[in-house]
Amino acid sequence: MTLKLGVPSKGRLMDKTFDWFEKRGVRLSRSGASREYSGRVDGVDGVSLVLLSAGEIPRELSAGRIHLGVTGTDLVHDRLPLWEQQLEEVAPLGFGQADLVLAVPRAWVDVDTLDDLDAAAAAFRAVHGHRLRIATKYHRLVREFLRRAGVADYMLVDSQGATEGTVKNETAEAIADITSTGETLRANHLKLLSDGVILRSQATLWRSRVAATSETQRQALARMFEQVHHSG
Ligand SMILES: Nc1ncnc2c1ncn2[C@@H]1O[C@H](COP(=O)(O)OP(=O)(O)OP(=O)(O)O)[C@@H](O)[C@H]1O
Ligand SMILES: O=P(O)(O)OC[C@H]1O[C@H](OP(=O)(O)OP(=O)(O)O)[C@H](O)[C@@H]1O
Repeated sequence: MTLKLGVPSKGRLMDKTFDWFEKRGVRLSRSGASREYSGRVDGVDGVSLVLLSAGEIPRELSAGRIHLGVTGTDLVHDRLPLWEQQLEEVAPLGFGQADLVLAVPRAWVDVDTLDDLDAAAAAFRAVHGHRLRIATKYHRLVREFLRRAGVADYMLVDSQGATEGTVKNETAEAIADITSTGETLRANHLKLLSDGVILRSQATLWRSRVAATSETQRQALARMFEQVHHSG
């Protein structure tokens, strides 16, 4: 059995991950057509490539179905409450930098901090009869952050994409999502709260602490670590 390396199957994260390994003498490639989710690994023996959704990589690592995986810190911290017990951080990869932030409509001139949001949330409930809605796909991290900040009068609305659009579409009053350049927030008339950074994330190489590892796989892992730590 080979050692399994899980890598995002599309987009910037896939391209940059391929580049990162290539610089270290490990060549990852898709086999077959661009829509086929299988691939190959050259430059280190005994390793196979598994192409997966970035959002599923934390679960695959924690279930031990892959030994190594590349995905953002944000997705690991959100999906795996006890991530430190299940995963080891091997190396931050220096790309995919983005901040998970809490943002509100720019028109809310009185709301710039979490305390302001807390006050606005209470007022909102009194006026509208329901709690202020925050759209996000990062449920665990947002709940935890707001609990620590003492904000309680809100409800989460699940949004798996185009989250910044939910305010304009009137399905939420605020959002918590990833921002990099800030372009998407600006284009959607949203502003970041001054103390609203929930997590700073970047693409990271993780090792599963729970995946069963045979002697052959252990040797492949040692070769892989040798390669990524000593070249590039
Ligand atoms: N604008 C951005 N700049 C840099 N990194 C980003 C940006 N947007 C998202 N990321 C990071 O990329 C990773 C994957 O993001 P996301 O969950 O949006 O994946 P996706 O492309 O929707 O893939 P999938 O739907 O297959 O899971 C996350 O760790 C996230 O922090
Ligand atoms: O601050 P910015 O540089 O504008 O980047 C932020 C945007 O990038 C990501 O979306 P992506 O393009 O990955 O699409 P998605 O909404 O489908 O996740 C993220 O969800 C934000 O919407």
